[in-house]
Amino acid sequence: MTSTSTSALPVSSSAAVPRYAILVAGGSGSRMGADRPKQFLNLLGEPVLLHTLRRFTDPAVQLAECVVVLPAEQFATWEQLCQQHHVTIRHRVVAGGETRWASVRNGLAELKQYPAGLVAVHDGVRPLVSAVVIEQTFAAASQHGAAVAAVAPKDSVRGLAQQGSYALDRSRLRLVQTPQCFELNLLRRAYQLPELPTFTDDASVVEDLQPIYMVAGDYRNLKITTPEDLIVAEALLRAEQGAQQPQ
Ligand SMILES: Nc1ccn([C@@H]2O[C@H](COP(=O)(O)OP(=O)(O)OP(=O)(O)O)[C@@H](O)[C@H]2O)c(=O)n1
Ligand SMILES: C[C@](O)(CO)[C@H](O)COP(=O)(O)O
Repeated sequence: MTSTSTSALPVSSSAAVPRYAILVAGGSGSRMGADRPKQFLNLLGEPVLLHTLRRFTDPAVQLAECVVVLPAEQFATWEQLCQQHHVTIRHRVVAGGETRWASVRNGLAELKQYPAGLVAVHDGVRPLVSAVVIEQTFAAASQHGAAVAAVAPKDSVRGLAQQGSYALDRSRLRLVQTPQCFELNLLRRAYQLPELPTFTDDASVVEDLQPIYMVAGDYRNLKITTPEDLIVAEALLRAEQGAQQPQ
């Protein structure tokens, strides 16, 4: 199913290359253990996914098209939430697949009418992504073909061995976030290859075709995965809203 609501996305003529986004929200949220998928949980009065949609469809991002991937059985839930929250942001809704990889592939198919451009893949459950991170990741993809947001680990990191464990050099490691931005046709080629069990994100799907450039992510750009993430996200959002109030 494809659904679109009324108002047009604000595409600026200054965007030299058209930009698209695929917001993947096709998961079930098993680690959250809630009564519904975590993308629909309430975060300061609005569903997590609505926060994410608002960030990506902000006029500053200059998106030409936004695709939201959902579990097929949740279309009605999302439609009802959009009505309840008076959402008029134009977006397409498509059914996800068994895995994140399959959901992204379905999202990409929804962009088939576009010959070229840049596409961001973003987790629907990263509602705190900033305009700066989105912009810098798109800009780096425009220059390098493939770019992902990432942050340095703050903790010490150990690898697991058959017996015990061993220290890893964390200065050589990065924690990868989304957005992950790509030239549209590069991402298409990568998603024509067979799915591997090692794919955890889009960079791992693309990296055999193109080196992945890393952009400074943001520790606030957390992925809502387990219940404490929601508490942290709420605190971060309150701080953001407080900072926007006039003194
Ligand atoms: N078949 C799937 C699986 C995941 N995702 C999306 O990919 C993002 C990252 O996945 P994750 O945090 O693992 O979400 P879930 O799969 O929902 O959670 P869990 O692994 O705890 O079940 C989420 O926005 C999720 O909705 C998706 O679109 N389709
Ligand atoms: C795509 C991702 O958010 C990058 O950190 C992550 O790989 C998703 O992993 P998950 O196992 O689906 O939560």
